[in-house]
Amino acid sequence: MTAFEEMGVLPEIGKAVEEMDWIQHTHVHSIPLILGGGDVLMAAETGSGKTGAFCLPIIQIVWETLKDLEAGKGSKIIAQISPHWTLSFFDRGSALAVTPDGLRCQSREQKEWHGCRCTKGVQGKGKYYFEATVTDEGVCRVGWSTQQASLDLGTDRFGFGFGGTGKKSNNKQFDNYGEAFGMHDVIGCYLDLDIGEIKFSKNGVDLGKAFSIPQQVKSAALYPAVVLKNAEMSFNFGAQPFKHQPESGYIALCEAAKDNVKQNEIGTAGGSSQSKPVKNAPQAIIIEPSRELAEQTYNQIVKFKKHLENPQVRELLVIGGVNVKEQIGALNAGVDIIVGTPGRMEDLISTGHLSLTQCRFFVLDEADGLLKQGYTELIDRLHRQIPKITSDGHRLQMIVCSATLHAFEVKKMAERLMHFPTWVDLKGEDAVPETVHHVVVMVDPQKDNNWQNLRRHIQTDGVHAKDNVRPGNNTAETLSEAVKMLKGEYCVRAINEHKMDRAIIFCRTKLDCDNLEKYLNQVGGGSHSRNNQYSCVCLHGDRKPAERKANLERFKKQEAKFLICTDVAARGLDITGLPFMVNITLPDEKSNYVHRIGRVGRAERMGLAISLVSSVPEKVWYHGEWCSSRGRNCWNTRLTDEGGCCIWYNEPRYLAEIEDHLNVTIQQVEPDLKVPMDEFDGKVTYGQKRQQMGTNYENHVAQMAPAVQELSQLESKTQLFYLKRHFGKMRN
Ligand SMILES: Nc1ncnc2c1ncn2[C@@H]1O[C@H](COP(=O)(O)OP(=O)(O)OP(=O)(O)O)[C@@H](O)[C@H]1O
Repeated sequence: MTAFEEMGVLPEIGKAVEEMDWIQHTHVHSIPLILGGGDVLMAAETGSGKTGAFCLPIIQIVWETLKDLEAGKGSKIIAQISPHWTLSFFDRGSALAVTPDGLRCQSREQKEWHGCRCTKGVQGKGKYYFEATVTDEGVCRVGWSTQQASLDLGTDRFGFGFGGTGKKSNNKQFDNYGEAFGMHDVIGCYLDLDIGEIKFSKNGVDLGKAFSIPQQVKSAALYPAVVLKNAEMSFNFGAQPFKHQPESGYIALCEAAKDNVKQNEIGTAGGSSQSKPVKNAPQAIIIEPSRELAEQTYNQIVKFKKHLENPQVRELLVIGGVNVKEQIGALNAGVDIIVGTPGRMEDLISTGHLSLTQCRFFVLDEADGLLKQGYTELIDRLHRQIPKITSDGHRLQMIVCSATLHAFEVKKMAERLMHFPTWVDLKGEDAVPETVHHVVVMVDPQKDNNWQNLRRHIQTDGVHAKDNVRPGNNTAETLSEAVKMLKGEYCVRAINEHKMDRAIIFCRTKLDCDNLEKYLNQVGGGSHSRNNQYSCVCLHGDRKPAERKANLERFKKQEAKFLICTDVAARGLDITGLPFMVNITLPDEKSNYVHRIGRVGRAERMGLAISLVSSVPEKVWYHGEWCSSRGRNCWNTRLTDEGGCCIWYNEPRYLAEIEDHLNVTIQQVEPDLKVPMDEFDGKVTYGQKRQQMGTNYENHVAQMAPAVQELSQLESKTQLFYLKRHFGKMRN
């Protein structure tokens, strides 16, 4: 049995994971929690394997559900409750969900009505009563119908409904009746089979006769029935004390004599289920903050489900920049798990191509990032549209994860949307993995005069093009320009010093990325040079999706040594064994520091992260929504509070904030960029697993051996002592 199987993972999935050479990670602790049906907030360091921790149990549950459906089985719960009067799990509309106890139903479909009938009905004679309570805003209609009736109660001859707008309906005829009802109102539903009459009460007040039941309908059994539009109702068929006692002569439905009770045929042998799987309604929705990350998670799912067959789990990637027609085609063919970015996902939902009615997992990967990107409302909106109880009676599960989950907005969202979530959090605060060695170097143009006589330097961002910057005048603008030039030099120096042949380099803006790309290619002898020591590719929002994808691939295949990117690639990107990363500028969003440096030191391999920090203020571009071109050909170098598109960037302040947030002092190194290795015993090879780990472990065993031996001796002494006392007493 694999370690993963011990956590409840199916052998087929365990095998796939084993083939990926996965050893058990700390983070798999979330797996049993998710398999157990809970909501989980998963906070763990970068590179610790969060993707697997949520994908594995989801794939498993989705597959098991498909298998049950294929075998014609509904929820396992059904068998337990079928002897009772409950709402049917089978005789119901596809968007209507029923709780496991069968006493509450909900539909989050906003445009269509979805209905449901009870597992049993009454026929012949007798007077019967049940209660229905409105438990959420929305529109509902409740009453009685025969098995022949449409689930849209009251729209044919066989159904008799009383609606929240104060109308009764039968055979599509809607007439005023009683009064309107809504949230918390209790509707009493009366059926008198002796005289063939249906009536209702509201909060115990009799509303008078509603219908006479035609003879041909009366000969069939009548079942309690309900139809909802984005609403929820709970039911009491008499197993609990009624809120309002029925008038005399009427009995609770559950007390009906056996001879008068008829089992609902739908869902029992010989019956047919109306709750067929809906093709474009997946069971799991996983939202990712970037296309690259969505694709990465999608690829992991493909690997994990490799050995799962009969039925096949169908996954779909839903991201922008890709032909939407293909995605719609795939949706229509049937999907089970969707991974995507928020924008395209919502487009497909709002146009009806993607349905949320069968969704049982709602996953927000890099949740704090999604919220910071402004998707709070979109997330709330999607959550509102997903039924909180699945069609087979399970509660919707929400899984939220990130390496930086300790953010105020995440906690607020969890309170708002999640159901008693469990925090899986080993550190209790945002932290950097031990495998990431991170240092800063101060770039000080007042101490380091090199910028004054550079023959060749990086093209700067042009912020100071109109300023009088020149060596010697020492203005803030000159020093700022000097920092930009020096950072190009320091970047090349870092590469040379550490003989980097693979690294991610983060810049603040797309323009900075483009400039660095040009510069590295120039230093390396040109982008087409075969001996280019600094071959590089760019990944940022202005590059076309196909180019982004191709560039990432080239970097992964080591056809390019350096990946230069903006924060679009800060989160989640998993590049096996990446040894180095460089921050040309610190991120202003402190959580992104953790994510950026977390591109190295993943899956227990060591990594080095170097951040260049300007000691003086640096004037930089800041194009907000006020900038009509959002930066393209914008040369408005006035400050933002003067209506311009520049700010003074204060890196030492950002550094202090990051240190404060992480509760650490980040080691500073000299401008020669040499990183002292003694702390790591000189045995570190960045990109490789730590050599000393094994040795440490062996030492640890050797150190512990005497203590363990002593413990074992004490244990056997205690047992002997106990046995002597126990049997000694017995003999006496
Ligand atoms: N149990 C395991 N054994 C070995 N490797 C693993 C295990 N779990 C995950 N990995 C590997 O670790 C790497 C990091 O995993 P993953 O991308 O899920 O990290 P993460 O926690 O989501 O990080 P981030 O916060 O940066 O997104 C991946 O390459 C993955 O294949």
